[in-house]
Amino acid sequence: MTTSPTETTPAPSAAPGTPLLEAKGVVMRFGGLTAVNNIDLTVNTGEIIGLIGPNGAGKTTFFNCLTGLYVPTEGTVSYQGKVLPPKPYKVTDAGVARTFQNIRLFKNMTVVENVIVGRHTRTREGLISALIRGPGYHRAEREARDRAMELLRFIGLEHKAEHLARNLPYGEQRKLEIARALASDPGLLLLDEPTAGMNPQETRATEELVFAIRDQGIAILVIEHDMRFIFNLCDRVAVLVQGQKLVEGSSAVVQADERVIAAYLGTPYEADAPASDSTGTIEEEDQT
Ligand SMILES: Nc1ncnc2c1ncn2[C@@H]1O[C@H](COP(=O)(O)OP(=O)(O)OP(=O)(O)O)[C@@H](O)[C@H]1O
Repeated sequence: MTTSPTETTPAPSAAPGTPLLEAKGVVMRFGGLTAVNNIDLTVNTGEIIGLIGPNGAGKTTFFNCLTGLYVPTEGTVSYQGKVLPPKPYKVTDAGVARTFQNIRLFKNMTVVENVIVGRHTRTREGLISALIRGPGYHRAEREARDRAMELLRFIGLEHKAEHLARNLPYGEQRKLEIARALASDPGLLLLDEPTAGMNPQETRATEELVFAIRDQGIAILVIEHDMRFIFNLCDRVAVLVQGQKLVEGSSAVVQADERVIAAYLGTPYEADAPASDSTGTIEEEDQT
C-alpha cells in the first residue's frame, strides 16, 4: 500500500474537528419492527468512528438510512450542514461514499473498470459528449482512468488492474470496493465490515489503509465485529443494541462499560490477546 498523499484527492472543505455528518433522531421501522430507534450520531472531520453491536442491532440499517438506501421513518441526516436527499446517488454526489457488507463489485469487469465506475459522479461529460465521443469525452475518460490507477496504487492493487474482479481473492475484493468508493472523492467514507473474511494479516493491512485514508482528509464511519480493529482505530465508538445507542465514547470508555460487556463483548476486551486469537473477532462473519 502506498500511503503518500495523492495530488487529486481534494482537501477537506471544513476545518478538522468540525461536524461533517449529523444524524438526529433517526428511526427506521419495518412494519412492527423498530430496527433503528432514535439514534443521534455526529462524525467530525478528521475522525474515525466505530459502530459496533450484536448481530441484528441495526448497524447496517442505520448505514442505509445515512446513505439514502432507506428513507428514515423519522429523523434527519445532514452532511456539511445540509439535509441529505434520500437518494443514494445524491448522497454520493454530496460527498458520502460507502462499501457494503456483501461485496457489490461488477465481477465481470476488470479491477480498474470497477474503480472507473465509482468515478462517474465526478465526471462532468454529458450524454451528447459520450455519444459523439469528442475530445472532451476522451479527456474525461483518460482522467478517470488515471485517477483510478492512482487509487489502485494507493490500495496496493495496481498490479491487478486488468484482472477480472471476480478472480481477486476475497480480501482484495474488499479493498477494491474501498478504492471504488474513494473514486467519488468523498469527504466521508462509510465502511460496512471491511475486514469480514480477511485473515489477520489482511486485517492489519486494512487498519493501515483506514489510517492512510483518514490522513488524506477523509472521515470514516466503520461497522466491524473485529474488536481489535475497532479499538485500535477509532477516535470514538458507538454501541448499538436492539436499535438503540447504548453507549458512545472513546475506545477505553466503551471497552470498560459494564453494559457493553454484558450486551455485546461478553468479557472485557483484552488488547494483548495472544496471536492465535489475534483477530479479536467475537462473532462469525456472514460472507454471503
Ligand atoms: N429491509 C428489511 N425489512 C425488514 N426487516 C429488516 C430489513 N432490514 C433489516 N431488517 C431487520 O432489522 C434488524 C436490524 O438489522 P441490521 O441488518 O441493520 O443489523 P446489523 O446490526 O447490521 O446486523 P449484522 O451485524 O448481523 O450485520 C434485524 O432484525 C433485521 O432482520
